Amino acid sequence: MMGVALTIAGSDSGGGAGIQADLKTFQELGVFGTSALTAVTAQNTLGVHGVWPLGPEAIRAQMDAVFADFDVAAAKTGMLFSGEIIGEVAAGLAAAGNPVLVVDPVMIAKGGAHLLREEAIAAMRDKILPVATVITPNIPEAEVLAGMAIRSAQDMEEAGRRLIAMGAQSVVVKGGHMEEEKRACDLFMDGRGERIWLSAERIRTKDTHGTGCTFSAALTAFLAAGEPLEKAVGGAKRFIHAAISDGLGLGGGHGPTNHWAYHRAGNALKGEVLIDS
Ligand SMILES: Nc1ncnc2c1ncn2[C@@H]1O[C@H](COP(=O)(O)OP(=O)(O)OP(=O)(O)O)[C@@H](O)[C@H]1O
Ligand SMILES: Cc1ncc(CO)c(N)n1
Repeated sequence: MMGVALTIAGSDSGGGAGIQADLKTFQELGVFGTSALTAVTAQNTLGVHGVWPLGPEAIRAQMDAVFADFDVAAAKTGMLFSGEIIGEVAAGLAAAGNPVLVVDPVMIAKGGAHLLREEAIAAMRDKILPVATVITPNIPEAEVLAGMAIRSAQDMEEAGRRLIAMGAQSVVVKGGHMEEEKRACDLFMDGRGERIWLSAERIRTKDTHGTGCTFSAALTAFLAAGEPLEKAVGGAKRFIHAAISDGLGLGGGHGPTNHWAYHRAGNALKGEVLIDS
């Protein structure tokens, strides 16, 4: 049967991040995409112009409607904005029996806009992290959640260990923000001691809007299609690497990535993306 994936995230009017990136990625990877919108943003490649969160009731009703009618094989969370929304999303997930869950702990957009309120960080730690099958923080997010500075591969490992100790089943610490490194390296870790480094050439481009959303959506899609987690993280890295490599040149700021590129790149990706355990 067709795999069904659910994204619980914000809308990006610019189409490169948020719900839009998630649904495009689900579609590309052959799973059926459903959504529960948490907030509307007025946004383009230059920045976030406004944020309007939805009421918790509206968010919960979307989740309940999807879970009542579809067999959701994997879900993901993106922009959750407030502690109140996080509480409702956690309750909606629990009511659905806590499905396989990818948590992208979105905090700050590329231009600096806050997509998660300060007051919501504790709720993210206490209510969402413990139900995550895998959490995918970037470096600044991992620093906030793990409560430490990250400047090296060893720091990434220590942050990963702390997030697992806090209740996440597994973690991908994404190294996109380690800009002085020649390669873009992400670390996957789980509670049983598995470690996989995902590494690819760092592309010189400003078109990196929505890379985190797209990576976590690809991971969710591979899981919804039935891939084991260790393979799904490699697939997600190949998907995002293709999407960044084959830029679209849209917009005047940080442009979106190319969600079609993965299928065009085909086998070439096997050599470009190194997966080391
Ligand atoms: N310039 C780049 N070249 C190659 N890969 C990159 C580059 N920038 C980011 N990546 C990869 O993209 C994925 C997303 O990582 P990143 O750390 O950028 O996420 P993010 O900060 O959450 O993204 P965003 O907030 O824009 O959605 C990771 O696999 C990372 O290694
Ligand atoms: C709606 C939304 N979610 C997530 C991000 C993070 O990239 C963004 N810029 N906008």
